[in-house]
Amino acid sequence: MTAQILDGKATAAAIKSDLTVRVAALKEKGVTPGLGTILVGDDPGSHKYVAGKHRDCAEVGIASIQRELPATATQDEIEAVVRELNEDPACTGYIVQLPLPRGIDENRVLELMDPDKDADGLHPMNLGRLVLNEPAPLPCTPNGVLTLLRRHGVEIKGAEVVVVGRGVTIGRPMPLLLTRRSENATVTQCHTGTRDLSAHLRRADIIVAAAGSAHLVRPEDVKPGAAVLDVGVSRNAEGKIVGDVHPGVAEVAGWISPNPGGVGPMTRAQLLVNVVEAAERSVD
Ligand SMILES: Nc1nc(=O)c2c([nH]1)NC[C@@H]1CN(c3ccc(C(=O)N[C@@H](CCC(=O)O)C(=O)O)cc3)C=[N+]21
Repeated sequence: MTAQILDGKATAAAIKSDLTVRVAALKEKGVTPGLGTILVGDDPGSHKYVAGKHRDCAEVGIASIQRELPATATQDEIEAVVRELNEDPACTGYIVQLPLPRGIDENRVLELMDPDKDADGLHPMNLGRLVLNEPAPLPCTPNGVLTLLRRHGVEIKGAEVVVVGRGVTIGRPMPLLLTRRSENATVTQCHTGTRDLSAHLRRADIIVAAAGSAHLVRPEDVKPGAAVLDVGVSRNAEGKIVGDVHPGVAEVAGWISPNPGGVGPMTRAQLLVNVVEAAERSVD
């Protein structure tokens, strides 16, 4: 059996064309959604990701508010820009590109953000709302995983899901989305403290590998026909992106998301969805 591809690029493109229509409808009502980004320092990867996000915005008609600060920026200078975007009516939602330079108190910066402008869906208030089943912008990568599964008809209701990893951006919020009544999945959260990871993986209908550990999930760990989402990234000796899932898994799984080309583009698409939904809430 060769797995069906959970194609993040094509799915993200479909989401962006739907957003283009919604943005045009908002502009008819005099509202132009705007994505703000606060980028501190000169890390080439961060500059590349932020540039990609603003290219995505241009594609669908979302305005860009780009704020860049030098690596020498102080805590106060960064927090001043956060306050400015909180107040800026042209900014519908924004992100502070992580990581921030060493010595900056990241949590203090993030907690200063207006939760209603939190395009990442990772503000403590919004993660709290998720726990309380209250409406809130959803964390982009976990929501991207869900959207990818739904768009390809993978059964989530009642599914045995194993999430590998417990990071703030993916591993920890992923079970919160999957166990909502609208999804009704049963989730096991595995991590570096898990005793027999393979035993958990082998009984999973869906595996979300978000540990950042190269080829952690091997063919022998996967139940034939399972859906496997390769989310975690690490770099090999040559600096090339390597996923958490061994390529041989594609011979056993029923569905697999490529990495790159799977959940990554979905993360970027869900960011745009959060910005457009925030703008739509402002006109309702
Ligand atoms: N506040 C904040 N929010 C973020 O969402 C955030 C962040 N900071 N800091 C950095 C990470 C990284 N990140 C990626 C998103 C998409 C791809 C992506 O689309 N990757 C492509 C490959 C891109 C390539 O080839 O390098 C893919 O998976 O197909 C990668 C990385 C979001 N981040």
